[in-house]
Amino acid sequence: MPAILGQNQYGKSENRVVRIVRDGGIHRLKDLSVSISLSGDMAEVHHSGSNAHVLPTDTTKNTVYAFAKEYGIESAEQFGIHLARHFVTSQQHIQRARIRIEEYAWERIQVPMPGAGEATTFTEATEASGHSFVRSGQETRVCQITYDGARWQIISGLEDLTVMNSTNSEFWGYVKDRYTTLQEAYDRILATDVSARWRHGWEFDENPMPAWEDSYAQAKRYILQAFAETYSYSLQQTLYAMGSRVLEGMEGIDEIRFSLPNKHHFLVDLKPFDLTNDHEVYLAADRPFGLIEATVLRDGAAAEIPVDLTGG
Ligand SMILES: O=c1[nH]c(=O)c2[nH]c(=O)[nH]c2[nH]1
Repeated sequence: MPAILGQNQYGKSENRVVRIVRDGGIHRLKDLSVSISLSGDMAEVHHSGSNAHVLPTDTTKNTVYAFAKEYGIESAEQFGIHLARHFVTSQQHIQRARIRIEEYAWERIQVPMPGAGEATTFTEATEASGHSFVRSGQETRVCQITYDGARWQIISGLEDLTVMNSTNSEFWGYVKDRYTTLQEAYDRILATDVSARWRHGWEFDENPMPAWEDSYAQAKRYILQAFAETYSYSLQQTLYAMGSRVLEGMEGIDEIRFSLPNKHHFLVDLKPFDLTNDHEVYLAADRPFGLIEATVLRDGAAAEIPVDLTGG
């Protein structure tokens, strides 16, 4: 029986590009890792080794750096859109491009004002350096742009946004079988590293280009607010509250998926030391961890974000 070539894609992964915009002494920077996956009419290279349809992965890497210069990087989404459109429209044999981007955040270092003399106290006036930065960011921002020449799929998201509620979390009333030992909790710590992806559902139109930076900041704000404001009886309930808050507040988003590790915090038994522990001392366990995952959808929307957030 002859073998048949299945799904295939190729490209250059994790192209690290830093783009500086120099406005006199004030610099702005974007720091991205860009991964490119192309697919299309690629049977021949697999069957015979003919590279006639293959744009080298090395060229896709070069394109990232050339586009950073030519177009700049206003936002990860916009940069990904430029790249995806370029590969699909300029290459006859490439029918689909998927661009995944991770963005690393930097903030300006605060320095003493020039001429203000030696800074002697922390309250002394400071200003931000125009060209000195410290890596920042509570999370890693991500996006994925897919284009097949007709349809755009634009997914934004974040990884590792670590949050904790030190109260307002309970977990009780669950199924108990002969293996259950978990004690019901009426006041526990709820902590997780939020990974989320949200899909922009509108027909993409570049004129005007959506305000990607504002959209990201708003989605993150809703996620954090819902986490803080939900009195939680389970991490599942908190997940749904976070997702529905984003969908209610942002009409351009049709679907959001979360992957939430339950970062367990166990009250330590201090009785052997003749000490009480009134929800004061916890052991933060790193594994095993519960893993709570779900998609929240606008009514009528299709579920397109892969179950495994990094898959698809
Ligand atoms: O929020 C929780 N959801 C669960 O499904 C679960 N299971 C468990 O052991 N602890 C928790 N906590």
